[in-house]
Amino acid sequence: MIVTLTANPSLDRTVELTAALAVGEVQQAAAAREDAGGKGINVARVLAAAGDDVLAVLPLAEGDPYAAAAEGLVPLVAVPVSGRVRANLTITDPEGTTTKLNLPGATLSAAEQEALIDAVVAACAEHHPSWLALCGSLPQGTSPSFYVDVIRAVRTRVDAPPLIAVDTSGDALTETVAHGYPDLIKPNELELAELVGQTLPADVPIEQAVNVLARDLVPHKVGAALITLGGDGAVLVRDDVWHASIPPGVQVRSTVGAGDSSLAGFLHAFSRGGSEQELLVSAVRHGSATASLPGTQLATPDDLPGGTVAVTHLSAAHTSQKGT
Ligand SMILES: Nc1ncnc2c1ncn2[C@@H]1O[C@H](COP(=O)(O)OP(=O)(O)OP(=O)(O)O)[C@@H](O)[C@H]1O
Ligand SMILES: O=P(O)(O)OC[C@@]1(O)O[C@H](CO)[C@@H](O)[C@@H]1O
Repeated sequence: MIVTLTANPSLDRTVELTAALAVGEVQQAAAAREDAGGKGINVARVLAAAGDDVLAVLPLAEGDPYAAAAEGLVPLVAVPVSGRVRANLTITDPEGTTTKLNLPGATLSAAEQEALIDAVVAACAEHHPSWLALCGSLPQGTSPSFYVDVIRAVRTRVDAPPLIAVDTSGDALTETVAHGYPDLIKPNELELAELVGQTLPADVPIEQAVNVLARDLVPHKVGAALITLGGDGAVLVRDDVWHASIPPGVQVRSTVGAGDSSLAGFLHAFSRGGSEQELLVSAVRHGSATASLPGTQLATPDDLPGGTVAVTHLSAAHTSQKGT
């Protein structure tokens, strides 16, 4: 079992254009779709499609249209709140360019935040998941240390607490890494650079650049880092550091949910006892599969690309730069 928390879910509206977005112009759209989104829901959906047991916790007001969109997707624990789920807008074009407009989302009161934490603790105490994934931005009204509060509550109130993965950004990621010691983080290269407060070295390949930036994080502040690099694949920094390229022939349609699918791919392979290389390859194959699908349509096993994923060993993570 894997439990996810989506603190700030979103009804994802996607508009598909037949030409590149022309800012300030009127354009005809080819198609539109609506998906019940939010990072933790997406992670749970990919895992469920891959055959894993999942439970997705989220705040949800009575009568919110999101409930109908999410019905039957994955088992949910909906914590009653007063604010409505936001709608995020995605615009895609035939070149595979994805433009995304994300709203701040509902405001959660202190009591609603407590109820959300209690629901996560209860889900972990009842189902003994191997992983808890805390996913996405935080709703308005929460402190940037909200995920730290969730982690502390789970680690102190649950017997044999799960491993904890965190996929967020900005201050929420900074706080979580400073005070929460997550077992796994999943930043992209820009989120990683912001987290460590450095720019990416420009004179080396991107996988080497993120390897350099991640060295001070693993294992001192986080157990492992899965750093996704869009079309450049992903890097896993754990006992060793590995880079995996994307498989050949992937036609990008919408990258929304690609990073969530990467995290799900990692967790799926982990729950089957995969090696570090297998965790990373599974992450990249699931991410690339979702990138090839429209809107927030998420990878199922049938969508996984068939081509070989090239994996390169970059270094041993724990030797880091000590003494240099
Ligand atoms: N252009 C692309 N071509 C092929 N695969 C891609 C492309 N972009 C993303 N992917 C796949 O999706 C994974 C995650 O992508 P990315 O690094 O963009 O995640 P992200 O920034 O967390 O995105 P999001 O939060 O929108 O899901 C990549 O590691 C890769 O497997
Ligand atoms: O504002 P957040 O929580 O960072 O991101 C929200 C979101 O962009 O994440 C998912 C894709 O990863 C989408 O379903 C959703 O719209």
